[in-house]
Amino acid sequence: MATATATSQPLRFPSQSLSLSSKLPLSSAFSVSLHPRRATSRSRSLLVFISAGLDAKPTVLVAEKLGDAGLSLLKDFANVDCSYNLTTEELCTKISLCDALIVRSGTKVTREVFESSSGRLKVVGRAGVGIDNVDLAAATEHGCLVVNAPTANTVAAAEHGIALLAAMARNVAQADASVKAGKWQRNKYVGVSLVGKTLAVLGFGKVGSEVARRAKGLGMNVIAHDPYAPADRARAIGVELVSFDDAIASADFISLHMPLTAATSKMLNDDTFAKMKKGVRIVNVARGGVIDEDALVRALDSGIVAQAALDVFTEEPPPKDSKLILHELVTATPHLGASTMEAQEGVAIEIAEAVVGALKGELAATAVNAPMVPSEVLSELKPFVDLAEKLGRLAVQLVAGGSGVKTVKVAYATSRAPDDLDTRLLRAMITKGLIEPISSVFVNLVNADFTAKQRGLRITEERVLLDGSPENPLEFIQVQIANVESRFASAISDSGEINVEGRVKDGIPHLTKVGSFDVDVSLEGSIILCRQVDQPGMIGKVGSVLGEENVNVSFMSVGRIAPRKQAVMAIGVDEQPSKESLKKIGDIPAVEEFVFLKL
Ligand SMILES: NC(=O)c1ccc[n+]([C@@H]2O[C@H](COP(=O)([O-])OP(=O)(O)OC[C@H]3O[C@@H](n4cnc5c(N)ncnc54)[C@H](O)[C@@H]3O)[C@@H](O)[C@H]2O)c1
Ligand SMILES: O=C(O)[C@H](O)COP(=O)(O)O
Repeated sequence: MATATATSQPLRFPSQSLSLSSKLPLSSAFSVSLHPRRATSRSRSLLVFISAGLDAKPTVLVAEKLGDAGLSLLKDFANVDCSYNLTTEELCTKISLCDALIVRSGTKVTREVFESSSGRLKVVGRAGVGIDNVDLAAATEHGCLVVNAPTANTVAAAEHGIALLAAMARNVAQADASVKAGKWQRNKYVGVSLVGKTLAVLGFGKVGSEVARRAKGLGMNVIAHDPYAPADRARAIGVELVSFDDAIASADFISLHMPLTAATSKMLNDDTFAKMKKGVRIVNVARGGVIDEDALVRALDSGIVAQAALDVFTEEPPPKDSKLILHELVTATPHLGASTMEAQEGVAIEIAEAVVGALKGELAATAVNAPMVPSEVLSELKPFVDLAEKLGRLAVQLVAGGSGVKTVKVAYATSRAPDDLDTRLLRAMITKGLIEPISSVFVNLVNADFTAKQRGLRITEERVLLDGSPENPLEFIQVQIANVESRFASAISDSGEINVEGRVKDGIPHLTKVGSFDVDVSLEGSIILCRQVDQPGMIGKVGSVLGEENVNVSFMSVGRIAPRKQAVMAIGVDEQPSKESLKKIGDIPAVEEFVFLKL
């Protein structure tokens, strides 16, 4: 069961003045719904997942050149500011006015950028694959979704890899420079053939497998190393997956196609060059950082590596006096792998769609720092997601001032198999409901677990398995806050926790239990909870106080232990009653305690 935990400061709550408190042990009762549910169905957008809700047209900063088709998609939805070649300082200044930022590999999106956005930045779109230029941890901490465009430049990168492979083998770049310098050096630029040679593809993902496919067409013997690639995918294109050591020891050519991560950083170094076949040729269209560039210069000088063709560098652009770039055995291009007209149009559309979708609150299929939730699961869970947030909001508002919330228990009652219910979204929304009413922090699917942990909030989840038809993903959700006092004593269940439960009825979330009392009130507008001695006329008395102030009552429900004993009345209201009206409700002699809760 997933748990968000931490041990630091508990959440603290401001004291509330508008509740009468008493401590009566109350048991569970039956409920009486007095009004049918209003027919209005709030079509809440999925914005809660990602964004804070955008009232005005969002602003998207495009910090590197993007294809026209993508730009026009963005312009249909947002104000678009295309500002290229910004300094870090300029980016940090502009970002506080932007809801989304789109970059390629040339812009470093650092922690400072997220901090400077003061919470406004909701989405970073990386128009390409590699996200090593985006500080993902900082993005997540700031609740900022990062999306990329992982597919549109695959073929372009693979074609560039093959172009470099062939150009290197036949000294195309060096010979071209020589001819242009007025020379005719036919003996100097004798090359090597590709046919029959062994190519080791390191990183057998999208680009790596396209390179392998093309190299097979050139008559090469292709092997690959990728600890995570399925062998059958390799076999399907006639490639054998081998260990890293076997790959580098037997290759005449090595082509690099893995992401830059802590594990792949400087994968090719003095030790690994020493294990390679003498005279090996290396192509890198992945990331410069996967090679120790100083070690590569040494390997070129010693003859272990005969040639290298490089599109990517640790520092881009590389220093003008870089020994590697100036080496006569090196062919270099300025990170051109994705730079074809076709790929750039494709990437621009892919990233624009992802960013617009994310700004609309949809969960992007290419999200890098948020769980992927398939759209069918999402639409099925949507009303429960709404319910989850509202239960969190209600539960936290029931906590008495000065209490510290540390432990929240969530139970999901379902007749579905345990692996058929994805609770990450629900947990995130409960966390949002628990934290947002009492802090200035904005919580979403991206930062929910992080924020809970940072605030010392431990959320444990359990599934209650029910018999019956698994037509609905959930029957009810229960949220309990342990070890706290409540401003509404009746919200404490027999087991001592603040307890609220809810269900979805006809697509609308309902509160169905408070403490040990059954109630039934649709979770729209706000709620007044009242404990009273059950007696005739109570509904009329409370209703007329609210009516005098023109506060519309949407729903009323009474849960009671037994006739004429304690009862809890839940009243849904469209407007917030004044303090005076709430005081008048509290002054009704039969009312023992009440609380006003905002949804
Ligand atoms: N030069 C360019 O313009 C350009 C263009 C596109 C992609 N790229 C870069 O190419 C690389 C691959 O892109 P992709 O779209 O194929 O990504 P991908 O995610 O589809 O493939 C990467 C593969 O690397 C594998 N891998 C991870 N760790 C590894 C390790 N230690 N050893 C071997 N394999 C490992 C993964 O399992 C995965 O299969 C990325 O670094 C990307 O940034 C560069
Ligand atoms: O990771 C990528 O997609 C490539 O390196 C392309 O980056 P670019 O969009 O900056 O050319």
